[in-house]
Amino acid sequence: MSDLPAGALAAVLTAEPLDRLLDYRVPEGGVAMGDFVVVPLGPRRVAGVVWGPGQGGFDPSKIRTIAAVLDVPPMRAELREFLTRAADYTLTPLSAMLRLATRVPDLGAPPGSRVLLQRGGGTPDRLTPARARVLDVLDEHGGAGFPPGELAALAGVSSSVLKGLESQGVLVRIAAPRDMPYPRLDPRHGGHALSDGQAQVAAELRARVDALAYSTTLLKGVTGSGKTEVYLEAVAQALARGRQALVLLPEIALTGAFLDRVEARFGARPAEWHSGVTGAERRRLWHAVAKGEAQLVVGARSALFLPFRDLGLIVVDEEHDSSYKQEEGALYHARDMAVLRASLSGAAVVLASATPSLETWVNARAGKYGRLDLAERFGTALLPEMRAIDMRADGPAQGAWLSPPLVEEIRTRIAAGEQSLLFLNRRGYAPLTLCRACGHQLGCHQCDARLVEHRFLKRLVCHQCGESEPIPTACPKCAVEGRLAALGPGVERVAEEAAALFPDARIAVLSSDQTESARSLKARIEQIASGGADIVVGTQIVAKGHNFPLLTLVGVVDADLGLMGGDLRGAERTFQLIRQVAGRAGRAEKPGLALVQTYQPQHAVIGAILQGDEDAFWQAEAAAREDAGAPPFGRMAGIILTGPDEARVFEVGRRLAQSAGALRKLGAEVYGPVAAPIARIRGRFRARMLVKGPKGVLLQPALSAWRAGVEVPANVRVVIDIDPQSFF
Ligand SMILES: Nc1ncnc2c1ncn2[C@@H]1O[C@H](COP(=O)(O)OP(=O)(O)OP(=O)(O)O)[C@@H](O)[C@H]1O
Ligand SMILES: [Zn+2]
Repeated sequence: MSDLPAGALAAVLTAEPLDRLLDYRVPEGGVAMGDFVVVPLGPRRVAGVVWGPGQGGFDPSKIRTIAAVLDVPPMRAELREFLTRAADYTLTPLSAMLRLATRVPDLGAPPGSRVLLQRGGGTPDRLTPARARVLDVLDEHGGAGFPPGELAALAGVSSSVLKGLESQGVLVRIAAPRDMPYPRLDPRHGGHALSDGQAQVAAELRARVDALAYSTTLLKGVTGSGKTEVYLEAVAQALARGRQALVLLPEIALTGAFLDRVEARFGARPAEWHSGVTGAERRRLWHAVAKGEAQLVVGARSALFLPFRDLGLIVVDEEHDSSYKQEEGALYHARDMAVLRASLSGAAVVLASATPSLETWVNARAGKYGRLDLAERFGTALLPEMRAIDMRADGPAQGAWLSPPLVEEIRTRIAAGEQSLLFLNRRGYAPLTLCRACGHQLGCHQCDARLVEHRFLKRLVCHQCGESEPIPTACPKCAVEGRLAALGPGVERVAEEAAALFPDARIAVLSSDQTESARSLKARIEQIASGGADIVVGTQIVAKGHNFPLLTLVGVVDADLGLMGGDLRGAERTFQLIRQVAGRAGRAEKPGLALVQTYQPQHAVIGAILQGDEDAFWQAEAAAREDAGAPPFGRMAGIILTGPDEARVFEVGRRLAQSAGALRKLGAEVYGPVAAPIARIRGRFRARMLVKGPKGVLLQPALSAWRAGVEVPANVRVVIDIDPQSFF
């Protein structure tokens, strides 16, 4: 079917950073809306999508012709509408949205077979660093084959390294069919017998999927209540109706265990989409999703931009998780975009969490979202008992971080062969290195940030830019030797203290250091789950939905950490994090205990965490936000100005502040510019502004007119962050 006949003008959207559509002449055979095409652009040929009839207004003789129409399913109207609305909402150029929707290599290449390199039986005669990197890449992707170019790029080696390995049989060449079909998932395959409570909630969810219409439901269930078990029933219903389903997970390290569960439930593994998946796999998935052959996709937030043919259900698991907000490039929140996408494709959304975001809780209270509750843990497991340890009375000696009552409980667990988890949301060994001679604090050269000691790496690391340096023995300022002191605890230091207290215990540190691959992290988590450690020390990564059956004790090392500072979401985040991490304890037969170390046991948030009166906490938090006109009761946009020249950055900010009349007329308030809490990153100065508007007002058009109306020099960047989650 062609909407535009040969010779007509078509407006084509490309992923080039142009911020407008380009007109092209339609070739022989015509084109349809949404067709993927190749068009000439300057000296290059780029891919694009037919977005509408051409706008004209150019010299007709200069208009070039569409070079080719690709043999892939056209982008459906629903996805085009989604990209347009998402771009408008987040104030992101449409071209950047198209880039999110087409992150696949060889989009238009025909199926057929192609050459891949795979691990062969041979061993290399010499293991050079380059060769080792090639083997690492293969290992990390669990035996997947790679096109030679992609393998060379991922390992950072030349093609001659690959040839060398091939000649020794370490790599072998295979001809692999492109785009193998996915195995069928059978909605009637496995499935546990559900408890009465679970069965009731599952039936409700199935009914919502069956309505074949948009709805959003909060699935609120205490940790270990079987939320996953229950929403898989909703997935089964979508599959039974012949519709596709998407499950978003907040963390790649969680996908392995989840895929196993899907396989047990549906008899086959679903399609997997995240940054750890190879280009060839992404291409296979993209095409299968577009043709409707991939029934279920499990993935990271960017899976929302896949070309589903008939999307019937989106599950956002651990919907409160802050990683759903993309903080670079297109600044979108996957939870909100899931709701938008579902509303356009007539799909049901399930937002699953034990500790929902305040936004979702308020939407459920207002009746905008449905709400279903699972109030009990599955089977005989009980929720852990929670107690505070008052560090003013029962704290440890100077220089130690684990209080005597907590240490005693750990001792009991080790004797009983059970696991303990110590939670501290701080990576590395010590957050601050100070010279005792001159008082100098070691900081990053290019950021306004302290260097964090990482003792395993034997380096000082900047958590802003990732730069690191060896730990010096003398102070870089006063040159006095041997007086540098590590102050404060990170997970490595807590692990060191635990090792000194329990020299025979097996201790594991779990922290999201960028140096570790998702695959090796996943392997370590599995090892811990099967009993490979007595004490686990971890950052917030341990709070995310893991299942450690032997774990019966959780110690929160510093519950006060997130309550300092004026972060809008400090209370909410602390509540979610500590309740989640406590929820790792006692998930099997033995009861769990969570001990919360705090210097302010009377603090309202700590009280709410311990009592577990969640609705009371959300009521109070909602009331406080409402009083402050803060989201979700008011609208907010963060403006981040950055540049190498501090004066210019602030000058742009001041000009924006002066020309904010139209925004103010809408009832919005404009604050700043002020230096950002982290005033410099990678050598760029940072200033922030904040726009706060009343709830009913759509700020975006006014915001984009405002930004367009102020001239910005080339070395200053202005980023608008709608509904900001972070304020650094
Ligand atoms: N009906 C059931 N039959 C058998 N096992 C079940 C059932 N429901 C839950 N379980 C088991 O109980 C454990 C917890 O269930 P699940 O992971 O679904 O809970 P959850 O609410 O998603 O947990 P969390 O929020 O802590 O991630 C799992 O090991 C799961 O297999
Ligand atoms: Zn830095």
